Amino acid sequence: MAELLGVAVLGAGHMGADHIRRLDQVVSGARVAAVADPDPDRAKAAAAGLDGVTVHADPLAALDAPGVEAVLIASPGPAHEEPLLAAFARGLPVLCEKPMVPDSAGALRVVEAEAGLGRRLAQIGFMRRYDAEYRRLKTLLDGGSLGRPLMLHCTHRNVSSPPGFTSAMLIDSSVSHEIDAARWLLGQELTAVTVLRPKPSAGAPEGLLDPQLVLFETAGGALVDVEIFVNCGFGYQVRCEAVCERGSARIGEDHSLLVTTAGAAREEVPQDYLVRFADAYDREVQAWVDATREGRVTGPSAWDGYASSAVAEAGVRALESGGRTAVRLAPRPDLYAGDVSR
Ligand SMILES: NC(=O)c1ccc[n+]([C@@H]2O[C@H](COP(=O)([O-])OP(=O)(O)OC[C@H]3O[C@@H](n4cnc5c(N)ncnc54)[C@H](O)[C@@H]3O)[C@@H](O)[C@H]2O)c1
Ligand SMILES: O[C@H]1[C@H](O)[C@@H](O)[C@H](O)[C@@H](O)[C@H]1O
Repeated sequence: MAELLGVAVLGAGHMGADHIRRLDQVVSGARVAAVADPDPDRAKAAAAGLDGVTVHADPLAALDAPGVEAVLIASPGPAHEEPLLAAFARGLPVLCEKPMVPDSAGALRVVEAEAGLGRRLAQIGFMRRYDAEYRRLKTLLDGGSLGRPLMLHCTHRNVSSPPGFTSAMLIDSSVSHEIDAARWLLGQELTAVTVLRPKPSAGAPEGLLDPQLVLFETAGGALVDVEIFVNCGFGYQVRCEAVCERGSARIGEDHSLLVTTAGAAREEVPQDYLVRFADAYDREVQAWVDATREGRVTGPSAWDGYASSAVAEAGVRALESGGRTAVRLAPRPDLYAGDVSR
């Protein structure tokens, strides 16, 4: 391995460009070796000023570019399966943005391909596991002092949704984070989903079912409710309260400066995830680079990516049918034994 891990970044949009900046300026031990985006202007703009980087329209060509030892996938979710399988075929470690593959059949193909190798190569970009507040909540729940968790109440609000965002994406893109966080915090699979929705907000694009209230049941008998509202207009808010047998714990409300003056208090609300989760992304990518340089793979696995997609898919069916929908998971390969209780 070279002194600095050579990374190919696929997709140079919002997340890809931010990860390129992070690899170049924030994390240690890595460099951007190749950038691929079918939009040549985006690829060139994201690679501008970087030394020794090649620019590609074809993402697979970037995997074979000089100096590439690992891959960071930040293209849209439906485009993830092909480069994941191609990276596995080349033995390249991958950090893949969520959702790993939005349709569960494709996600299962990724799991089976990795299981067939007999070793992990993929880390999935569920960055909340690297957020300081989520980690404190996880440590508290695992410690058991509050007793068994009974419910998680979650709020997930975006200022606005990007063009092309669909009603299904509220669940399979946005709520995928809560699905993973709930599985991780509780150490249980999610077994059924029900989705309720009020009359859509006047602030939502025509036809978008926004907001939604998504209710999950878990294998251990807990409940998880998620308010997802992607055109709230006022801020990026991600909150989670765990209600346990002997107490409750809440995160997501203490991020900025509270200014009190002239008889009123004012607190800034972050406007997007790149601000709210900046530290989490930095820790996520640093952990990936460190582990990769040591020949290890840590963090959310392809199984976590598959489980999230399967649960989200049941959620989309529940949204469409208005009924309670059971989650069906394929048998978990031995490679991922213990994944949900980590
Ligand atoms: N972890 C998070 O909090 C977080 C936040 C935002 C987005 N994401 C995820 O990151 C990914 C990208 O989202 P985004 O907001 O940056 O989208 P975006 O639309 O801003 O950028 C996507 C880029 O990928 C390019 N692209 C399209 N097809 C491609 C392909 N086959 N190969 C390579 N590039 C391709 C597009 O031209 C575009 O430049 C998605 O999976 C999304 O869910 C994660
Ligand atoms: O792709 C983004 C991203 O995952 C954000 O973290 C989430 O808040 C948004 O709702 C979603 O659209």
